Formats: sequence, structure tokens, C-alpha cells
Amino acid sequence: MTAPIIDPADTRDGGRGSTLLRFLRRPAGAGTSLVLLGIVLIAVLAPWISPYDPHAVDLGITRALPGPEHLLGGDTNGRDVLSRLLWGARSTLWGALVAVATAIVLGVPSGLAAGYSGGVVDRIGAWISDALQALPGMIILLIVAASTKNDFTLLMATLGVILAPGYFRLTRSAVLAVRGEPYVDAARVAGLTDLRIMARHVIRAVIAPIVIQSALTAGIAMGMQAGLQFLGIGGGTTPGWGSAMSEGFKVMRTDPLLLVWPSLALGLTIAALAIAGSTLADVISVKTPRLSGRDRRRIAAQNAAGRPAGATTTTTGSISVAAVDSAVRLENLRVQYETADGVVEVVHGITLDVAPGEVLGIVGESGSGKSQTVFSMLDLLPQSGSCTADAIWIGGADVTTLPRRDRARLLGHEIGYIPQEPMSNLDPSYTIGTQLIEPLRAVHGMGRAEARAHALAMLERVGIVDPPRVMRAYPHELSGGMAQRVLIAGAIAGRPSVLVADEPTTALDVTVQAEVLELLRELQREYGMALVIVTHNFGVVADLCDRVVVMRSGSIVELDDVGPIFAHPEHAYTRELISASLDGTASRGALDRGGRDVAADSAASVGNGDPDPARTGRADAEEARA
Ligand SMILES: Nc1ncnc2c1ncn2[C@@H]1O[C@H](COP(=O)(O)OP(=O)(O)OP(=O)(O)O)[C@@H](O)[C@H]1O
Repeated sequence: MTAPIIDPADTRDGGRGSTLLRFLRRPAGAGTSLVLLGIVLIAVLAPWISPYDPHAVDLGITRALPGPEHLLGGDTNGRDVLSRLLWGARSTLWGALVAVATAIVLGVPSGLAAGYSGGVVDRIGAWISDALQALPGMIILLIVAASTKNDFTLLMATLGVILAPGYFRLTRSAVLAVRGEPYVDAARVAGLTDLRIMARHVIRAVIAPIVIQSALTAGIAMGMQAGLQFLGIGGGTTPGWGSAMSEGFKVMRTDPLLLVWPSLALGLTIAALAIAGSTLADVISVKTPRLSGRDRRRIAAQNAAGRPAGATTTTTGSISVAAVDSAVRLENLRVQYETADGVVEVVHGITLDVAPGEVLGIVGESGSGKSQTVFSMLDLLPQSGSCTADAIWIGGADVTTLPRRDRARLLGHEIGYIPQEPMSNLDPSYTIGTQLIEPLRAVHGMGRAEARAHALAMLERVGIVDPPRVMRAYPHELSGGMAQRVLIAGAIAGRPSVLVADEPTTALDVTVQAEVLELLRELQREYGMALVIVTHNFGVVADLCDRVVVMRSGSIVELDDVGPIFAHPEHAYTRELISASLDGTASRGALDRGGRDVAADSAASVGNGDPDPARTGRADAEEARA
């Protein structure tokens, strides 16, 4: 059987052309393109556009100031400075080209092979790359210069060898990122050869980072080349910006312009390459365009006029507590994304609130808008998305009226967030201690010792054994359950009034899930926080929540206390979700009782018309606690 091959690269909006257009549409992209194009043209046309022979000596213009005959004056040997700069662009670009091409030829294929094949090939590649990086580059270049009588091209090729590990590592990690993608597996199942898979699927993923790396590497190569020429290596008699800088440096006090011209040329070229590289990286990382201020205002106006950009015009949900008494309150929240097909609304005017100390569950199938709702509360929507609302009350303030900085400060104090994936939410480069202490100092104004003591206490509170050891550990040294406890400790450390947990147990081992949920419930009670928990699972709702919001396709279909929802679900969709959750999924009660399968009992109780399966779940929890 042939597996279907779906490559996101094929369905991605726009191709290379559109990336180039988006790059050119940015002022930084257009500006740097003009500068770089100009420099390339100068290098190519130097023999025709330079006013004088760059080697011609006229002692009458020695150290002459700029004038109509010699626009940039004469150098210390009586040669025309402008002509030498124009010719210098040639050698500078040629040197960068040789270095970058050598680095690509060596680094990219080896990175592809190492990343794709793994095992021995990967290890050998990594050893060679590490060894090359350990070599003292400048000394190698000096040795090559001495043994090749300053052969410029060979020197630049050697520089390329020294820079190749950068390409190797970049390509390898890009390949590793796509190697496990379902579409690469599908291509394998379909019987494509490894070479074909690499050419068709894998190389596409590495082209963009290589282009960006090349812009930066060319800048580095030019800088090193100028440095060598400054030291009198690799320049020979060819005019070069580095040798011009070296000559200018010697007469810097009397004739500073002789240093200024070549430095400007080199600085401008390197800066243009660096800005072009980072702009390109920016363009490529933004897959969908940002909403412009005008679009945001248009959508807001449409919403205000009752004509939302999406299909629906109704506001869903309801309010149970007065605004000032709510821990969180969303009024007519809409979330939109700018996509290739235009603005798409994914949350359609929902209204809900959470009272202080209340546990609200948000349930719904995948894609129903649960995460977008909490991301709006947390100000975490990506740049291509935006939300509008009549009001978003958090901690007694309507955050939609606050400037961004005040909003961030308020959220930092009022809301704690527990994400789905604990591991990817911890920075692998820092110890747990650093990551816990930093926000306590920066956001909550604690001193180092106080923050450390508080972090230790928090770790202890969330059930971490040996907190001092965990403070010294890096994320990779923790299990998933420990990492989630660490994140919970971080989330509650600032004593927020609301804790938002977005499917906090999805990524955890089933045996740890119950413990983490139990911990959340305990902390919520102890601290009197409101808890908003996003979940697929009605078993979790039964165990933890006071009220529940059922979402479907960006709207609220049902919002009620847990008891009535389980006893008489009004919406057919809610009934489906309840039976799907309790049928075959162990509730926390089941897990608390040591894995005895009571899910079937729960399902049976729903089927048998048990008035309140929620109570069953709670009873399980109470029983376990007892
Ligand atoms: N960056 C984006 N661009 C366009 N649409 C998006 C984007 N992110 C999310 N969406 C859309 O928003 C809708 C709601 O997504 P959301 O992440 O809130 O779902 P969810 O209910 O949390 O699902 P899950 O349980 O799988 O996380 C989905 O239809 C999704 O495709």
C-alpha cells in the first residue's frame, strides 16, 4: 500500500518568490538589498567605472584631500583613493565568496548526512566538526599564508574550512527537526530512496537557515579578511579594504580620512549583510502576515457594529458574578487570525467569568478554541493573531484599557500559568534555581537570598524531594512530572489570584497525572486562587471543577455548574464529550485507587442514569485522600 505524502512545504502559502517579496517589502530588506546590489555592481564594474588605474602613482596627490580631480583624495603612495576602494570591493567580495562557498560545500552535505543517518555517521561528523572548531583559526591562517606565499584565494578557502562547522551544525539540527516529521515517514513508507527524500523533503527545510547563515558568514569572512590584510597578510599588491585600513591607520593622526573611507566601506557592507540576514530570518519565521493596526481597528469596528469578521454574530456564554468580584471576566471575546485566505475568526464572542476561589473547567474537542481563549487572557496570542473584547477583567482591572507594559505587570502579579509541555517550557541552558529565582527578583522585587529561600519553599510545597539539589539541576535532569511540579512552583510563587492550567497533564505519564491534579486542587484551596483548567477530559472536570464551559468551534455551547452539567447535559455535544471522556479513560479517582479500572463504572453510571457522575468522581478523590 502506498502511504500518502503530504509535505507542508507544498501547502505553505507562497513559495520562494513570496518570501523574497516579503523581504523586499520591509524597509530593512529593501534598504540592505539596494546597498548590497550596489556593492556587487561596483565590484563587477570596477575596471570600467574607476576613474584611475588603482596602481598608478602620482606623487603630486600624495595624501591629497578630496577634490574635483580625485573625489576621495590620494593615499600615502600617491594613488587615487576612490579607484583603490572600487577595486577593493572586488577582492573583498571574491574572498567572502570563496570562504562561504568552501564552508557550504564542506558543511552542508556532511550536516545532511549526519542529521539524516544518525549513528556512526553523525558521531564522526560531530567529532570532525568539534576538532575543526578547537583549532586556533588565526594560527592556521598564518601558517597557510606563510607556506603559500600569501595566496589570497587559498587563504580564503582555508577560512571556509574553519567556518564549515557552523554550517554542519546548522544543517544537522535543521535535518534532525524534520527527520521525525510525519511527511518524511510517509515518504519512507512510500518507498522513496534516502537520497530522494533528502533532495525532495529535507533540503527544503535547510535552505532558509543556510541563506541566513551565509549572509552572516560573508560578513565574518570580510571582517577576518580585512583583519589579515590589516596585519599585512593576504593582501599582496591587490587593492583591498583591509590593506587600505592598515595604511590609513599609520597616518590616522595627520590624515584621518585615509582610515575613514575603507572603514566606512567595510562597515557598511558588513552591517548590510547582518541586517539582511536577520530581516530574512524574521520574514521566514513569520509564516502568516501580522495584522496591521488598520485591520485590527476594522475588526474591532465590525465587532462593535455587531458584524463580526467571522460567520457568527452571537455572543455566547454568560456572567455569574459582578465585574469587580470576578477573578477573571471575558466579555464578548473574539480571536482572529490573519491567514492566506484573509482574516479568520476562531473564537466568536464568548463571555464568561471566574469567581475568586472558583475552579472553572474549559472543555471541548481539539480546535474548539480553548487555548485561544486562555491565550487571550494571558496575552499570549502570536503576532498573526489578535483579540478584541468589550472587556477583559483581571484582578479588578479591565486589561483592554491598559497600556501593554501595565498589562504585562498586572498579569505577572495576578496570573500564574501552567503549560501543556513542561519540558519545552523550561530553558535547557539554565538551572531550575535560576529560572525560579529570576522572576521573583525581576517581577516581585525580592532580594537574591529571599527569592532563593522562597523558591526552595515553593519546591518543597509542590512535593519536590531534596529541593536544593533540584535548584542546582538542569531541566534535562528532571522527569516530566518533576518538571511540571517545578512549573507549578514557579506559577504559584508570586501568589497569583488566578492559576491558568492548559491541559497540565497531557504530556505526563498516566501515573503522575493524578498526583499533579491532586496537587493543583490542594494548592487552589490553600491559596484561595481561582483555577481555570483547560482539558479534553470530563473525568478531570468531575474531579476538580465547580463550573464548566463546553466549547465547540470557537463558541460556548454550554456553561453551568458541574453537577447539573453531568446530571442533565442540555447539548448533544456535551453528552457526546461526557460519554467519550468517561468511556475508557481512567478518571483521577481510578488512578488514585491504584489503577483499578473504575472508568467503566463511571461510564456505566452515566449510562444507568446516575444523577451525578461528578459526585462519583469527587467521591473517588475524597476516598483516595482519606
Ligand atoms: N496561528 C494560527 N493561525 C490560524 N489559526 C489558528 C492559529 N492557532 C490556532 N488557530 C485555530 O484556532 C482554532 C482554535 O485553536 P485552539 O488552539 O484554541 O484549539 P484547542 O481547543 O485549544 O485545541 P487543542 O485541545 O488541540 O489544543 C483552531 O481552529 C485552530 O486551527
